[in-house]
Amino acid sequence: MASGNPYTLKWGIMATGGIAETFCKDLLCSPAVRGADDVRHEIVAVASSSSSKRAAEFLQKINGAFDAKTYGSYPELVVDPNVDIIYVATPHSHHFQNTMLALEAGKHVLCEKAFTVTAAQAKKLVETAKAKNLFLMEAVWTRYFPLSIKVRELITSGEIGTVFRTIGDLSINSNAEEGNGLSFADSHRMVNPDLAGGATLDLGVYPLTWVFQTLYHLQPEQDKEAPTVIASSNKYTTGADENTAIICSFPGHNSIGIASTTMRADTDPENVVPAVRIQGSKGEIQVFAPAYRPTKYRVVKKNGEAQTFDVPQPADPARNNWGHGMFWEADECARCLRDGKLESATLPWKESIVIMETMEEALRQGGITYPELITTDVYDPKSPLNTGNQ
Ligand SMILES: NC(=O)C1=CN([C@@H]2O[C@H](COP(=O)(O)OP(=O)(O)OC[C@H]3O[C@@H](n4cnc5c(N)ncnc54)[C@H](OP(=O)(O)O)[C@@H]3O)[C@@H](O)[C@H]2O)C=CC1
Ligand SMILES: O=C1OC[C@@H](O)[C@H](O)[C@H]1O
Repeated sequence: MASGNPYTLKWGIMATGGIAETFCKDLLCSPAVRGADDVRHEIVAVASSSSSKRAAEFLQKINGAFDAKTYGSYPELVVDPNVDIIYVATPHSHHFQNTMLALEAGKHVLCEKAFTVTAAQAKKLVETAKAKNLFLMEAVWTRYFPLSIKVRELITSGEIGTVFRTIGDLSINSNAEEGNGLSFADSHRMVNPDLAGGATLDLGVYPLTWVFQTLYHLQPEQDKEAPTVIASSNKYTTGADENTAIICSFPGHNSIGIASTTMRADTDPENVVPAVRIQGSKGEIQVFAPAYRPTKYRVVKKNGEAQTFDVPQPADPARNNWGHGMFWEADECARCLRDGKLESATLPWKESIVIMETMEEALRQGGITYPELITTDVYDPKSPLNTGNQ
């Protein structure tokens, strides 16, 4: 029970793009709106690799934290003594170097998904955090939703019996209006190999999250097994994957996970077909699209009896009824740090690494490759990924 003196976490925001804006708007929501009276968040610094002016403009965009420090570079941010934790909100290509920059400066880190570009990079981040006694978490925000917690509890309780198969999809129809291309410019992070673009790392991590949190995460520690992987991809003209299907087999548990993602179609344009089906011996749990931010699930018993549950994200009336759902992962960071934990039990380091190994194997089988600059696991504070020249 909170002592009435909430634990305060001071955030430094690295990058000022789309997700940084969404995350900060969530941080500015009152924790009371979501029943969190034991933690609170402050945005104390923001850095843009472009300029401190852009960082200042970002504060106007989020309409808050106006007394936060604003920096024109990431290296300045990570040495700010008032910052407890860095939120890394750059493209996947930058996550390894940017997270290392923060860890080496002694800062805790919440790094956006996908964690890294390679499993070796993820392992290096974990080794560094462990050696420096620092908190590190991959920002797979969906895991921290009350909906996801409830689904995991239902499985653990035996509500649908033994789970033998999870099928998940996150697909977003991004076809261009004209021609055969996608709607993204070739330089855009979604399709640019220099920014680790492609469906798997950006979108595929979500169906894989549902495969792992239902077929891997809930197993007793000593029984957890990395899956065998079969995958196939279609390449976009840039060389990034536009369409990927991954089969994860867990032979020790007689279960299979199927994760799919494409930029050529929607999971379901009508949103009536579940994005995720978790199928057990006594029935199934259906989670509705989008797989990254579901607000509805359905429990269907073997005899056909079914119940649907809506779990909307709490909105803060004082913040124009904003409430996206990234506050749950931020609260987890605060509670872990308050309680002296270096990793989250909801997404342990080992699991982030196994998921990266799975995605890396899928990309290998799909013939997808990325440049050395963004796949190296050698930290370089002078990398253009850290100095802002890439
Ligand atoms: N959890 C979720 O729901 C979502 C997560 N994401 C994840 O967040 C990360 C960022 O995505 P998003 O915010 O949409 O991306 P944006 O392109 O909107 O922002 C990325 C920011 O990174 C910085 N950056 C530094 N170097 C580069 C570079 N060479 N090219 C492009 N940007 C650069 C820029 O900020 P600056 O100039 O200020 O340094 C830029 O604004 C990705 O890893 C993505 O997977 C994205 C969307 C949703
Ligand atoms: O994490 C994400 O969720 C929503 C998608 O639109 C976005 O590209 C992806 O990064």
